[in-house]
Amino acid sequence: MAQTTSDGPLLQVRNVDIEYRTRERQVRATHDVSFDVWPGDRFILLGPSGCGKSSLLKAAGGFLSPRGGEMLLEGQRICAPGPERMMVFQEFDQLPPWKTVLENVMFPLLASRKATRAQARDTALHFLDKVGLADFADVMPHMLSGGMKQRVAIARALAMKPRILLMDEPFAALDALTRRTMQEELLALWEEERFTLLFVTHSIEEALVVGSRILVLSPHPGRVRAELNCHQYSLNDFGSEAFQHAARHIHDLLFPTTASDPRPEQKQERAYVAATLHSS
Ligand SMILES: Nc1ncnc2c1ncn2[C@@H]1O[C@H](COP(=O)(O)OP(=O)(O)OP(=O)(O)O)[C@@H](O)[C@H]1O
Repeated sequence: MAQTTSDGPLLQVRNVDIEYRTRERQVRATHDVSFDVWPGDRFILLGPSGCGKSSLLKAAGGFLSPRGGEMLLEGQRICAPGPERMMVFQEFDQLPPWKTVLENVMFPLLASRKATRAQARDTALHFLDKVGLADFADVMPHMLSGGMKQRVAIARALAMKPRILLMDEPFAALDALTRRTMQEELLALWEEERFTLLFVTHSIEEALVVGSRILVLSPHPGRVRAELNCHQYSLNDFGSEAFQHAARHIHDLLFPTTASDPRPEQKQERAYVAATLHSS
């Protein structure tokens, strides 16, 4: 998998403000967000709906420009999308339906001229094998389940050997069992390939299992509440005392309860976070 050339952070996010402006209104999605992603990190952006997680990911992908602050990949300012930053989305329709599974995985390799047709085919088959879909290479996407489509999207992204893999709630639309399996598979792939991952979720449990580090964001507009290490937890730790304790700690970070916190809007905020956070 891709190696970095420097000893510093791979991705540096510095004081990032993201705003959306329409004719009618201006929405501030994030405020003064800073964090570093190091090579091999499984870095999680965690927070309630609307706190700007997807916006941060899109900015890292180069799909939107921060209003303030900057994002640097290996010291270079991110200002456009690039093949070294591959994205996997939540939606199952991210695969062009007129291409076979194999053609879907080959496509970015060919479009970016990273590989000849023969090389692209070999690489695509290699990564389809890694995600357990070697037998489905010639199948059209509409014949796959949601989980299988997400596996193809992951294979397609990893085949590009990106500097960083950007995942926006990739398992949120899957049923609970498939979601668990996909988390397991992603971790197994990471063990083999050691890619760098920036992963968005609003599930505390998913953050603890998938991540090695978690950035906890406040509700809208997203600000950094905390950054935590969580590399010690795996899928086997679900239900353990330490896991529950960590989950509770994050929960409390997301909506702190203090005696001097009686304002109605803060109560509303807590109810909102509670409603959105565990809806996965
Ligand atoms: N294209 C857009 N135009 C205007 N406002 C937007 C746009 N995209 C996002 N927003 C607003 O920016 C804020 C952050 O949105 P974003 O999708 O980044 O949050 P999120 O934390 O990823 O939410 P979710 O978990 O629901 O996907 C929200 O208030 C949202 O309404």
